[in-house]
Amino acid sequence: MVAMKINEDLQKERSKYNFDVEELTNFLDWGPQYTLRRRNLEQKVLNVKGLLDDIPEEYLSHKEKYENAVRKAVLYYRILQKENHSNISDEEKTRANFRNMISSAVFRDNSPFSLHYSMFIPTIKGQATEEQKAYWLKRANNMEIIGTYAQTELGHGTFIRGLETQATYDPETEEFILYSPTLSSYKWWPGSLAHTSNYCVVMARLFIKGKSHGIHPFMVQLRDEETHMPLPGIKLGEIGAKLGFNNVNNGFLGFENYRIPRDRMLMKNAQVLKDGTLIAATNSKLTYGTMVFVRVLIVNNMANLLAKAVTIAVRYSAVRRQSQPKPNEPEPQILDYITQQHKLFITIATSHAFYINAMWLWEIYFNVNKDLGAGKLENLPELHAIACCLKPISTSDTTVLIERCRLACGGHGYMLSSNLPQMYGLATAACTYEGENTVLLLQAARALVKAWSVRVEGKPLKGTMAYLAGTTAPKKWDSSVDSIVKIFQDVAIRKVSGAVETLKDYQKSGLSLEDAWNKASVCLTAASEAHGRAILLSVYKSEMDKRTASLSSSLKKVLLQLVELYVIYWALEKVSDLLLYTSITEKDITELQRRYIGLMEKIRPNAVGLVDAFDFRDEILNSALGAYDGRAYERLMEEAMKSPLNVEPVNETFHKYLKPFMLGKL
Ligand SMILES: CCCCCCCC(=O)SCCNC(=O)CCNC(=O)[C@H](O)C(C)(C)COP(=O)(O)OP(=O)(O)OC[C@H]1O[C@@H](n2cnc3c(N)ncnc32)[C@H](O)[C@@H]1OP(=O)(O)O
Ligand SMILES: Cc1cc2nc3c(=O)[nH]c(=O)nc-3n(C[C@H](O)[C@H](O)[C@H](O)COP(=O)(O)OP(=O)(O)OC[C@H]3O[C@@H](n4cnc5c(N)ncnc54)[C@H](O)[C@@H]3O)c2cc1C
Repeated sequence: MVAMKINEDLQKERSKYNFDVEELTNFLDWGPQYTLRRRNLEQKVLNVKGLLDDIPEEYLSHKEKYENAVRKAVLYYRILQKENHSNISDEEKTRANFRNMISSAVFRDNSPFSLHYSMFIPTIKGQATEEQKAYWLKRANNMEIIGTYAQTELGHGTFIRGLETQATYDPETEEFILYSPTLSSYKWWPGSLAHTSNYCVVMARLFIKGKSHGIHPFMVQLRDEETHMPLPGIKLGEIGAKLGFNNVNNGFLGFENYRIPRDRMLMKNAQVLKDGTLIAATNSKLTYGTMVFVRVLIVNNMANLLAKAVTIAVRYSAVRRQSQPKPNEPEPQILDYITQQHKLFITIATSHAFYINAMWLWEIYFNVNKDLGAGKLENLPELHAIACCLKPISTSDTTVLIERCRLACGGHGYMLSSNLPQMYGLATAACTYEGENTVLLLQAARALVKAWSVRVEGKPLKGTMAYLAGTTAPKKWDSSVDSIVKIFQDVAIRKVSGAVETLKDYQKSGLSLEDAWNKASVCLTAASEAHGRAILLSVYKSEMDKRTASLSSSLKKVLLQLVELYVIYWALEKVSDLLLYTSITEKDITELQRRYIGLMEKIRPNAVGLVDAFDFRDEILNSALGAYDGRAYERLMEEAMKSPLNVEPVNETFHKYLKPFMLGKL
């Protein structure tokens, strides 16, 4: 362990802040009680021996990586499991865990149990009857069983209605027969499936008396509880090495007429009676509930990933010195280059914007879920539409910004010991899983097109769509933050109206709705993105106005600078839209650019403070470049010395290949 001597540049940075870092940490945690709770948990978990790696994961073989990850996961989840038994509500528990990133200390990649918590347990909660819950939830919470969520197949991920796995009801034996009719029907991708889980929720097509009744969830035992051998009729394996997620044990699964009892169908929403009578769900999309839950959580996960990446990049940029713009002066900290600030400060602001939006979205999710419990479905489509915008935007922005943080660290950002490449792997995976981003934007577009027809009928629009009732006339440019936020709504109105017009034009030219939809789909996804950006900006601004009211004036000032930076950054990014739909002039744009630079200058003295306030322990950052003490070079060297190639001064390949080759004998 490197001695705790703080790099001088970082020390200087920490004497410059003009706000209280702890106050910001409490704000981000949603209250000091959650900061305390999170820190206590971190302390408890990270003190457990054997949880952190001596040899970096990257030097292990594929098989060793998995085995090491399971060893650590067992230690880690045993402690978390105790925490989950604590006496707080599910809502409180989720909020308390929003900034819990301890698993990043344990796994640079991800955990082989992640699906158990993120999808298996939530599916039981959302899809099982009370009786089923009493049995399965207890077993899952105690981790007497380990489960996953198997939906995607080799042939279909996006198109759930196209899934081929069959669950045929046999009234004679009161069982379902699971069957994989084709290679493409094999489940493919579920995390933990290959060697970790012994149970699994399988999404399969229900057949009763030869008739298909759509996709339903089934609780399926995969492996013997004693020996862990796959049960007869179950074909299981791992899908192989990936860009990231290599600890996650993603697997494949096929069924050869595998029988399960009737009560293994999760029957909260639809039921199959003993005689084979089907009582259908009030809405077939209730089966998709777990996906909505995870999409909501992803926005928060992206805020956390960004916070981690930018902590590393800002601290490193404060200690790294490069070039000599002024002769006879020392090389500046790279953080003083405006281009570097342009890469990093927007990342800090984006993380804040995503935290705020994630909390707001969580409230909506929680309320809609309560409504669903009372049989009220009317707000579900809006929740689905919001999640279908915010999940894609947050994951794609995070992917871009993490890559930017990595590039901001120059060559050292390319090192796995920086942890930035692995974080990129995690972010880009989220662009695909839980609904591929383009596909989700197209789902949101369906809701927007519908909302537009409500407007055309002169009926009122509700909630996040209410602004779509506004005028389509070109807008007068006004550069106040509130006006720019409003202008993003105006841009969205124009993009939605334009996409609807395009769709109609194609239909009028004789195309079917489906063909017209396909032709208009680039405009449609752009409309959804504009709608999502309008939500992100307006929620960030309005929630910050509300939530900063009780903060000290110094912190409030810093946070509102970040809001302004975020708003102006996006105005400049989308300047072509502003030129199309508002009266903005070249002079206005130049003024915006100057204001943006001015804001970065104001934020610069607080940059290190802003990332310190994310309050990540070094173990959680898990990066040679980003530690609190700023001793990046010492840590890089320390990490390099862990390379297995550094164990011996001469590698055997010299004698085997190099020497004979150089002597001309090979
Ligand atoms: C650490 C974390 C690790 C996480 C690991 C990741 C785990 C996973 O990836 S699990 C697998 C996730 N898979 C997916 O997300 C698949 C994505 N695909 C889908 O969600 C759907 O099939 C989808 C929405 C694209 C299309 O579904 P489909 O049944 O064809 O619906 P479609 O015909 O387009 O729409 C029907 C209606 O249902 C509505 N609808 C669709 N989904 C939902 C939903 N979830 N809730 C409410 N309404 C919905 C639509 O809005 C539409 O309404 P309307 O007709 O009024 O416009
Ligand atoms: C790391 C990772 C973990 C995963 N974990 C799980 C898991 O635990 N459980 C599970 O069940 N699944 C899991 N998945 C699978 C994941 O949910 C699917 O990969 C995802 O839903 C996308 O589906 P797909 O792979 O079929 O892509 P496809 O749908 O084949 O997409 C390929 C391309 O086609 C386009 N496309 C598809 N349909 C349309 C359309 N209608 N209109 C326009 N364009 C379209 C897409 O935009 C994309 O560009 C995981 C995936 C990854 C990468």
